[in-house]
Amino acid sequence: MAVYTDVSDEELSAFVARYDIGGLLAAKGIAEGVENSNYLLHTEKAFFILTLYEKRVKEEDLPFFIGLMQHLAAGGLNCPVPVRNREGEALGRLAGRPACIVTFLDGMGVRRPGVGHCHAVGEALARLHLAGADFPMRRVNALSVQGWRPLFEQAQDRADTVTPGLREHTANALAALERDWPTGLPDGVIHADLFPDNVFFLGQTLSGLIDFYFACTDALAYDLAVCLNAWCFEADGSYNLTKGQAMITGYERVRRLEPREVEALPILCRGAALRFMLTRLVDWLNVPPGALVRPKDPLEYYRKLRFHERAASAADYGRAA
Ligand SMILES: Nc1ncnc2c1ncn2[C@@H]1O[C@H](COP(=O)(O)OP(=O)(O)OP(=O)(O)O)[C@@H](O)[C@H]1O
Ligand SMILES: N[C@@H](CCO)C(=O)O
Repeated sequence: MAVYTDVSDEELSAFVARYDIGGLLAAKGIAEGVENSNYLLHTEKAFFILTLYEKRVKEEDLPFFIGLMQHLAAGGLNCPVPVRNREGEALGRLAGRPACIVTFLDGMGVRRPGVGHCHAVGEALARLHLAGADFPMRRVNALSVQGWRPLFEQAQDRADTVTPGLREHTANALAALERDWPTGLPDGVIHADLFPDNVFFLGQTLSGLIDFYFACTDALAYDLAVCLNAWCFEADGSYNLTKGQAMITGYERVRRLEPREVEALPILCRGAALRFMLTRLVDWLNVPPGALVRPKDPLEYYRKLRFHERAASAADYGRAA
């Protein structure tokens, strides 16, 4: 479960007292998530989420993430809003870790996304891209093509213990992506991890987006490729063309893809699959003894990668010509 840093009730109350959000009535650790420690706070005024940033989030990136949530929320996107304390600061320190209180969003991630959910996610992703267009800060995507080889090098020696042939297949896929990765596509703020656990719904209505801690500046269509990977495959590994079509149509209702983005879609999907396969593989091979967090399956993304390797054009993802 994702509460790595334990905070005493006294420390929590003292921290909350620095904000104008009412006194703390109750707090509990949240089991979901793997990156940071999250607490649900119930104060006299409302519910809030307190996040303590753990090792994988670099402290120097926090002003980007916090500024971005503030910017997107001001632009009308339903995302957590960092709350400022009485000194006007949104970023504080608690139990030795950087910490931030954000507003609580109603809704929940869906376990089995349907076609309607995919359409709504496509629309919301494009709205995020438009709302982020005038965000002045930039952050390099450390997990784009230049970041994949270092991950592969950490995993290659033991890759075949996960499944035979994984090392060679991945080496070839990586070399091809490094050679052919598109440059010069329209770029801007991307979420980069808009998986079903990071999109809240109330019924069929999308109620908010969370977890901006991979957000960065990169090709906008790459973000769509991440979402096609994360939302449009079935449990049996098959790609659901109807869901893909719904997602792309939803996106294009808000932001039309340029022809060069449409053309790049298959390679962007391939890259996105490799990115999640590699981070999962490194985690899978390095589970700390006694860990309570179950690593995610890298082979799910290996199978997706192989689907993308057979795709010839955006039509294979449901984009009408
Ligand atoms: N603003 C919010 N409003 C309501 N619930 C939230 C909010 N932020 C986080 N949560 C809850 O906390 C859980 C964990 O949050 P999050 O996904 O950001 O964790 P993480 O460990 O940073 O990320 P990851 O998904 O990468 O493991 C979510 O699944 C959700 O239940
Ligand atoms: N969404 C990532 C986990 C990091 O948030 C994955 O499924 O591999």
